[in-house]
Amino acid sequence: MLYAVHMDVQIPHDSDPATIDKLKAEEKARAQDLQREGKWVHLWRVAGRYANISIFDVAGHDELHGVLSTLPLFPFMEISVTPLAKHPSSIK
Ligand SMILES: O=C(O)CC1=CCC(=O)O1
Repeated sequence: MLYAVHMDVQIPHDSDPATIDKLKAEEKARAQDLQREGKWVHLWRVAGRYANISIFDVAGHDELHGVLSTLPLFPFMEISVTPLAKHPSSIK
């Protein structure tokens, strides 16, 4: 199943910079592993914001929740999920 996911990242200003840098590096590695596995099929920056819009291709809601809730930056994210269905006019 395909899902559009909007992630807004909000890191508290008083966070330890070294801890946040480590979490960002771990987030990047996890995101790239999921892209190589074909589960995170698009990852786009929202221009002008510390946010992304992504497309995930996973088995269903439970797998998506498992993936999102174990992202290293999950505690600092506001996430919204939109399940996607085929559009009747799409040629793909
Ligand atoms: O920077 C972001 O939008 C948060 C994030 C998701 C995957 C990644 O590497 O960073």
